[in-house]
Order: sequence, then C-alpha cells, then structure tokens
Amino acid sequence: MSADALANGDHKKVVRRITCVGAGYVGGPTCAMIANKCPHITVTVVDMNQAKIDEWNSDSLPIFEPGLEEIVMKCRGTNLFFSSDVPQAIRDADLIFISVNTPTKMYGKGKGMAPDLKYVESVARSIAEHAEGPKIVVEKSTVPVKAAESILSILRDAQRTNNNLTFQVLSNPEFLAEGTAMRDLSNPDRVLIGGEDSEEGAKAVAALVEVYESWVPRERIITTNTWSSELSKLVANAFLAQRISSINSVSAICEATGADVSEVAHAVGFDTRIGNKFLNASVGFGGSCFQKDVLSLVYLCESLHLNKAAEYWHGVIEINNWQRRRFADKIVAELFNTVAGKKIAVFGFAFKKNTGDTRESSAIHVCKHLMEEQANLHIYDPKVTESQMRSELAIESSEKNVTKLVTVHSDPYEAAKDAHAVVILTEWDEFKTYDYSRIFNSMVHPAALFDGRLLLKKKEMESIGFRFFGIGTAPNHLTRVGFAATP
Ligand SMILES: NC(=O)c1ccc[n+]([C@@H]2O[C@H](COP(=O)([O-])OP(=O)(O)OC[C@H]3O[C@@H](n4cnc5c(N)ncnc54)[C@H](O)[C@@H]3O)[C@@H](O)[C@H]2O)c1
Ligand SMILES: O=c1ccn([C@@H]2O[C@H](COP(=O)(O)OP(=O)(O)O[C@H]3O[C@H](CO)[C@@H](O)[C@H](O)[C@H]3O)[C@@H](O)[C@H]2O)c(=O)[nH]1
Repeated sequence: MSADALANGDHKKVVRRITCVGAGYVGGPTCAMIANKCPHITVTVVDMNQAKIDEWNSDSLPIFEPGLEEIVMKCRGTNLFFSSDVPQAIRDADLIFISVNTPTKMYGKGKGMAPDLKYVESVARSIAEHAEGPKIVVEKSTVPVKAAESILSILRDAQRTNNNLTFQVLSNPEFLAEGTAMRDLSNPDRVLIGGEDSEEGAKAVAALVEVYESWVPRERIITTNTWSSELSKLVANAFLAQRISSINSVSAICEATGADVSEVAHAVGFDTRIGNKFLNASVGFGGSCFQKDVLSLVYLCESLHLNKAAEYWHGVIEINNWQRRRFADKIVAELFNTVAGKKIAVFGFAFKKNTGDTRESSAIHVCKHLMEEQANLHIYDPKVTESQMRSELAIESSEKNVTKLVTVHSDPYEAAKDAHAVVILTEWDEFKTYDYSRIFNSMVHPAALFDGRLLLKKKEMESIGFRFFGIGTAPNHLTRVGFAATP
C-alpha cells in the first residue's frame, strides 16, 4: 500500500499484500480462506518454525481441518505462500496479521493466569526492525485489553528514526472453532474489527473491512474501538466456557437425583432467550483457548482489583476441573474402588471431534488420574498420533509411567479386548457406529462403559450387558417413579 493511499483514505483495494506471522491453527486456515476469497491479494504466511513451513509446503499439512487441504492445494503457489523469511514478508506487506500463540504464562508474575505476550512482542519488534513503509498491523492473536498499546509503542519508536514509517494497529480477533474452522471462516457469525478512534484509525479499519467484504456480508462486520474488540474476544470465550460449566454442574445434580441432563438441556434450551447450542454436558471443555482466555479475564479483573468479578469467572475453571476429576473418580469407584493393573480402553484423546489437537484435552486429565491409580490404559483416537499422546501424558505423569502404563492402538476393538471398561472421552462420530455387542463379548465381565460425551444410548448399552455410566445420567434405581431424592 502506498503511503499516499493510506494518507488519502484511498483504501479501495489498497490491501494487495497480506503477511501473516504465525502459521498455526489460526494463521494457516485464515490465510487460506483470504487467499481463496480474494484472488487480488497475495497472502504470505510466515513462521519461525521451519519444519512447520515445510509441512505447509508439502502434501501433508501440519494441521487437520475438514476442507483446508483442498483450498491450500488450490491457492498455494498462486496467491498463497508459506515461508520462513519473516523480514522479507514484513517488507512486502501492506497489512500484517499477528497470529502467534499467546499461551498462559508459566513463569514469573501472573504465572498460571496471565497470557504470555512474548511472541506477540517479538513480532512487533520484527515489524519495527524490517518495515520500510506504512503498515497496518492487525492483532489476530487473542490478547488482553490494551495489548495494542504495547504493540504501538514499539512500532512508534521505530518511526522516530524513519520518516517513511506509519503504523496503525487494529484488533481483529478470530472466532473460528477447531474442527469447523473452514466453515466458520467462510460463513462467520461476525467479523470484529477494532481500531483507533481517529481519522487514520478509521481508514485502516476501512481497508480491513474491504478485505472481508469480499465474502462476508457488510452487516456481519462489526467495527468498534480497539479495547472493546480485544475485550469482546475474551468475553465471548468466557461466556461459551461458562455455558459448558453451567450444564456440567447440572449434570452432577442429575446424577444424584434421577433427572437426565440431556432432557434438562433440551427443555431449557427451547427457551429462545437461552438457546440450545453449547449445552452438551461433557467430561469438561478442553482446547487451547477456553481455559487460557478465562484465566486471562480473571487476571485482568484481579489486576483491576475487581475481585468479585475475578472470583465469578474463576468458578468456570473450577467447575471444569471438578468435572474432570469427578468423572475419573467415578470410574475408579464403579470398578470396585480399584483400577490398579486393570486394562481400561480409552476412546478419544483429542480435545474435541474432527481435530488432532490435544491441547488441554480433558482426556489428558482423566488419563492422568487413572495412571495415578495404576490403571493400564489402552488408547485409541482416529486422528491423534501415538507420539503426541505419549508426550502430553509424559508432561502430566513421567515418561517411565507412560511407558509402563500406556498402550496406543490403531484399532478400537483391539483397545477394548480384555478390558474391564471402555471410557469415551472425545465426541468422535465414529464411536457411535461401533459394534458394541462385539466389544462387550471381548471384554472382562462385568464390563463397564463410561460415556463422558453422552454419545451412546444407556438402555441399548445395558441391554447388551454393559454396566453403563453416562455423564448426567442417573443410576436406574433413581429414575424409577416414586423415588424421592434425598437432598
Ligand atoms: N486455535 C484456535 O482455534 C484459535 C481460535 C481463535 C483464536 N486463537 C488465538 O490465535 C492465536 C494463535 O493460536 P494458534 O492456535 O494458531 O497457535 P499455534 O501455536 O498453532 O501457532 C502459532 C504459531 O506462531 C509461531 N510463532 C510464534 N512466535 C513467532 C515469531 N516471533 N515469528 C514467527 N512465528 C512465530 C509459532 O511457531 C506457531 O507456529 C492465539 O492467541 C490463540 O489464542 C486460536
Ligand atoms: O456443548 C459443548 C460444546 C463444547 N464442549 C467442549 O468444549 C471444548 C471447546 O469446544 P469448541 O468451542 O467447539 O472448540 P474451540 O476450537 O476450542 O473453539 C473455542 O475457542 C476458540 C479459540 O478462541 C474460539 O475462536 C471459538 O469461537 C470457541 O468456540 C471442547 O473440548 C468441546 O468438546 C462441550 O463440552 N460441550
């Protein structure tokens, strides 16, 4: 983009070259979508991880997302490029997305709560070092409120020594969910763009709006001030996570009373003010975002001395941890209070279906508790690799324990053979299609089935012969009419 174009507000098709720093779950799919929808824009995705860039340039992409491969294969080499030459990509770009990871900080002040912004800062410094002309810099990473101010301070410092440089920093958080990333990107509920409350800020916002307008209806593109945009991302994730913790807390009430959590969710969700989405009780939410972003919100509240608000949001995490633990404890209790030396088949290790991502997966936590009880775990997941499972579990346990207690299978029937129990931890659709009579017949009896995702029908499984335990599903003696639950 020429300096004149930005200064004159001549933003029509001024964004011709986009660079995205960070070729991960967000950077890769988002840029593939932009390249596909905007043939007039050249999109370059860069990463400091050369191996990852090599994978993006190969036939075996580093992440699995339905529909991603087709688009990458179509656009790669035409207007979509993957490179590790960060300085060159910065020099070439009109607009730069910062799409790097912002994990929970594991050291120093804010340890275990605050997001670690060192990667975001290092990108800001690279832009300051290598930019030769005006740039629109866009926070795509999830960051705390006011992060744009820090980025701008670094960039403005570079302006002091180079008059050709002008920078605008926008917030454009990403709302895609893994497993449905391409669908979410091509048909988003909304695109959110926050910018500086100034003429230059408005021009930069308009330039980014124009990029999205190539495929997103204008009324779904929301523009706000920078801080509202940054905060909205954290709040959206906190609300979603809160819904899951709410229904999970209800699942415990159901198990103790004879109510059924699926029926309660169905009845409650019929109220249009409440809505029926995101009310699936589970073994707890996982993924790289919910826990991290709720903790970031809690940390923000604490930093602002809003302790009641901090406590409120922290409850969402506490319920999630409680739910995971409750489920693991239930398995041990129902297997006659000991799982030591028993074979337990685990179906599912990814944090949700249709992804190979295991970050913060509830499966890790449940497996960890079972390993502490010396269970022999036989794990099957359709997408997660053996090395990925082993390295996740080694962080929580020890490599020695993992070697001793964990076997990974490529066939679910083999995983279940001679097992005392099958435990379902991810909502993969294929788990609904298995021949459970065959599985039951191959197991040690009495054979138990623990459904942490409410995928299977209790009555059907019981008629096969399983002792069945589903999240939010009461034992049979509680569901009989005439039973009075004791508070
Ligand atoms: N994963 C999701 O579904 C999702 C959805 C919405 C928002 N987000 C947010 O988007 C951001 C990115 O998440 P992600 O899941 O794509 O992360 P990721 O870990 O998959 O990818 C981040 C990439 O950035 C690279 N990187 C880090 N610092 C760099 C630097 N200085 N120069 C070049 N490359 C660098 C890393 O090597 C890595 O490949 C996070 O803030 C996250 O909270 C994630
Ligand atoms: O009713 C539900 C819905 C989800 N989950 C679990 O919640 C976790 C997160 O699921 P989901 O939100 O679908 O996936 P993510 O990829 O983590 O996406 C969330 O986090 C992203 C990163 O910030 C946001 O962009 C998305 O909008 C937001 O949905 C997974 O473990 C799911 O199994 C439930 O237990 N019950």
